[in-house]
Amino acid sequence: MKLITLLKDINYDLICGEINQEVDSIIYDSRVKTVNGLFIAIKGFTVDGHKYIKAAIENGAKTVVVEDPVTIEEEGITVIRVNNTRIVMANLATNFYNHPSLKLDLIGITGTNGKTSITFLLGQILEAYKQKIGIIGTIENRIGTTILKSQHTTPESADLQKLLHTMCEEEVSHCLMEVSSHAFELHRVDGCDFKIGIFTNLTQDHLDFHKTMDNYAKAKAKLFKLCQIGIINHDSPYAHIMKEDATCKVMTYGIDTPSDYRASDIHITAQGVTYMLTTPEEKYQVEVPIPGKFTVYNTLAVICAAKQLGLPMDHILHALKNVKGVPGRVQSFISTKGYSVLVDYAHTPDGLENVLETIKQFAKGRIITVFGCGGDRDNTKRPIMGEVAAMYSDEVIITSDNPRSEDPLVILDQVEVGVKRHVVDYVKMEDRKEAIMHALSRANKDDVVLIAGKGHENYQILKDRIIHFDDSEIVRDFIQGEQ
Ligand SMILES: CC(=O)N[C@H]1[C@@H](OP(=O)(O)OP(=O)(O)OC[C@H]2O[C@@H](n3ccc(=O)[nH]c3=O)[C@H](O)[C@@H]2O)O[C@H](CO)[C@@H](O)[C@@H]1O[C@H](C)C(=O)N[C@@H](C)C(=O)N[C@H](CCC(=O)O)C(=O)O
Ligand SMILES: Nc1ncnc2c1ncn2[C@@H]1O[C@H](COP(=O)(O)OP(=O)(O)OP(=O)(O)O)[C@@H](O)[C@H]1O
Ligand SMILES: N[C@H](CCC[C@H](N)C(=O)O)C(=O)O
Ligand SMILES: [Mg+2]
Repeated sequence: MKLITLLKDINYDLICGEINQEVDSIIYDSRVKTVNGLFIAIKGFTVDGHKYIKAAIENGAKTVVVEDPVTIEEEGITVIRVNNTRIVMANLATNFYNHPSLKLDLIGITGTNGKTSITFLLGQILEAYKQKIGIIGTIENRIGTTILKSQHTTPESADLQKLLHTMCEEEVSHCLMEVSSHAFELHRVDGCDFKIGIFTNLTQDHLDFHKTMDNYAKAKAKLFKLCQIGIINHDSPYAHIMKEDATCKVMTYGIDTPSDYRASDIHITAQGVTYMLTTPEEKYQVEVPIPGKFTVYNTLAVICAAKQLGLPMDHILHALKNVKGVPGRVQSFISTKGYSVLVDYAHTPDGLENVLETIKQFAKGRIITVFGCGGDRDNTKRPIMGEVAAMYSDEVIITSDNPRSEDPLVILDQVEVGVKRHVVDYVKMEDRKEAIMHALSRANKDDVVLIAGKGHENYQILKDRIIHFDDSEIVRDFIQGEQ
């Protein structure tokens, strides 16, 4: 595509070079090789992309988009200057791939917890209705049955537009995308037209990045300026912020607050949930084979979205009755000794409290919780999670999550501060495998062992390396060894 076509509707200064330059790819990382690439220099949190312009040119870039003045020695390079390269990257990528989000139904899900769960649940309902779906999220990116590795929950705009474009080429009808608060703040989804936007909830996380809950909420509220129909959890204390500047049609769901889609007569067992759904049209009985009060919230949002997408209610309810659980979300294992194990991705105070509250409702024996907190993430959530674990458990094993660049023992100590606020048996074991095995070896008949924080993850991020690590695998091996 010609550079001049790409720059349509974008404010820029041409610093030097040819505006009719051919562009064959849009990149933001100098290490990617191209032939006629357009390299965008982004000022990051760790390094400044402007430092890598020379490397990008050596790797084939012919056009460079910058924010700062730069000196380019190489011949034949076009330099474009703009105010904000992150915003312009999204605009250029949307132009380059010809607005792919307009060619399929894009459903964006935002909120602290429940995004991945909703993409999987809605995906299964659409697939049962013979639709070809795409998923963009934490566990994986998926086009029909083809699974692609996911680096982030929401990809950078250049990667996102490319992925949406491929989905259009592959005739995907609906793309279900998790939209993180980082994505809104860092302009990853600028240029996306969402048919539906869903807000799940907002509780403490990512304060290292957003600083205040108000900023965090406002980041997520941007979704309701980018979508046609907004589906909002009315029970959330942040619902009003989502609705405040919404430019879309707003629909609501909830349990405690009057809403368009409201659940009552809720029954929760170890096997799943049932409830009565009241919609503006009618009442329905809903049955879902996944436990937890959050399953009620997630399925209210899913039913409302599926209905707005034109699916018949009898299909939606039938499909929900037969849904498979989401990998690493309340994933259950039963030992022949009579205790059960849940592997779950709860990694926020609210997520942990929800899953423990659910366990409390059906556990006949003791509750043993193994968990830790990720490094290089909001450290104020650590003692709060410690307190929640201690409050609901009979025994707590504090261990490592993904320590990343931090000292794992320091993280364990920060969690311990909260655990100590309640009288509970606890130990600290840095090695997560040892911690899991310790917990399982202490479990007796009717006990429930919760292993929280890493869910589907099959790796552990240490200071200097990433190792293979899979909570479920360790549990499966241990239980088999007992037979
Ligand atoms: C805070 C954040 O999101 N940071 C992301 C951001 O980093 P950054 O902008 O600071 O980039 P940087 O590393 O300083 O580099 C600046 C620029 O120089 C470029 N560069 C760098 C080196 C080089 O040799 N050549 C080169 O061109 C980089 O490609 C980049 O364009 O852009 C990078 C490139 O895409 C990301 O890898 C990085 O994610 C970091 C690793 C991260 O951990 N992000 C997490 C917090 C995140 O985004 N999480 C949310 C999910 C949260 C949730 O689900 O709850 C997500 O959506 O995944
Ligand atoms: N609606 C919900 N409300 C509160 N907790 C939930 C909800 N749905 C799921 N959870 C809990 O939170 C954990 C994470 O769920 P899920 O992976 O769906 O969230 P997410 O929003 O995708 O998280 P991430 O920010 O990491 O992408 C689950 O393992 C479960 O314990
Ligand atoms: N999307 C979340 C996932 C956290 C998962 C947990 N295992 C960790 O590594 O902290 C984040 O990036 O903060
Ligand atoms: Mg997710």
